[in-house]
Amino acid sequence: MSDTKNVTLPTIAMLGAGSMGRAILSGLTAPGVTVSGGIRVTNRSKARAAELAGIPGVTAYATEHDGDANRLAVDGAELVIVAVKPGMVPDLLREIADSLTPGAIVVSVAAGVTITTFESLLPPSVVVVRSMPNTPAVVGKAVTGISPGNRSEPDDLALVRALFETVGEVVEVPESQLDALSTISGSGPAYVFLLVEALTAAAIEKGFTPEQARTLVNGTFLGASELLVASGEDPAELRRRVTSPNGTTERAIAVLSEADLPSLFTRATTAALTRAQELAAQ
Ligand SMILES: NC(=O)C1=CN([C@@H]2O[C@H](COP(=O)(O)OP(=O)(O)OC[C@H]3O[C@@H](n4cnc5c(N)ncnc54)[C@H](O)[C@@H]3O)[C@@H](O)[C@H]2O)C=CC1
Ligand SMILES: O=C(O)[C@@H]1CCC=N1
Repeated sequence: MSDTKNVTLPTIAMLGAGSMGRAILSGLTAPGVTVSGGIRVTNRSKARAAELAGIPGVTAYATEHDGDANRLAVDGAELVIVAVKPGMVPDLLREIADSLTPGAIVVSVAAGVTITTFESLLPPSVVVVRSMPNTPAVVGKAVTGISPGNRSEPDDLALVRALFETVGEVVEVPESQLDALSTISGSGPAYVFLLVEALTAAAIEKGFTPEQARTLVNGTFLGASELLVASGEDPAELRRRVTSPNGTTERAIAVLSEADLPSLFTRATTAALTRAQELAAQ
């Protein structure tokens, strides 16, 4: 959890403050986390920059207001987090390349964009690390994959691990596995929310008010997740304990099994992987 950490990080520049950038920012501004040289954040709009500038320890710049915003933010920063859309990454890297501090670590969160692309557009004096976080970072429950670049040393990777541990758990994988990891944990919260939406709709169809449906469904997802993690048991065994022989759950599971969920998730994650490969080729 973010609020149990006592960690000190060097000066950080966060380029892009959308869903993911702000989720990471919530960990960096949590109690127990000290960012010694402060956090510089850039995004496109002035309105959001004004909002971000209200967070203690954050200096915010809007690119629509100041064409030098990204260059100013990275100047002197030791950790530079690239959190813009994948298609914007090459132009952004060309823009900041000459302003980066030698020895800085550039941390990508962009889906699909390879370490080779980063390293080819940046000076050899900077280090690249690729990552794939997820939005539960907002509540300190992210799972983040990190992969070393060709020039990163163990200390660099340890610093990036500490950065992402401010928002949850970290798993190190070779870059060859990072797109696959993204199809599971990067996109995964969306799969869970889709299931929540569907079960909520079913609850409302059964006559519950939207508020009752939210309590029933959100509570069930939270309770089941906590039971899964706290017990350490196999989910199939936990499912079996809900499914009384010849009972009600058995009928529901029989219907859900008609959809062949394992094959559906294999197809879904393969589609996400194909998209990551398309983004890498752009
Ligand atoms: N949303 C998610 O769950 C996850 C997203 N990612 C990655 O994070 C990155 C950002 O995604 P989201 O936050 O979802 O997108 P988003 O569209 O919410 O945010 C993009 C941000 O970039 C800013 N921006 C655009 N051009 C800029 C520029 N030239 N300089 C500085 N800032 C600029 C925008 O103002 C906005 O704040 C993507 O590369 C995505 O692949 C990775 C893991 C999970
Ligand atoms: O959908 C996307 O492309 C990003 C990467 C993983 C989650 N969101």
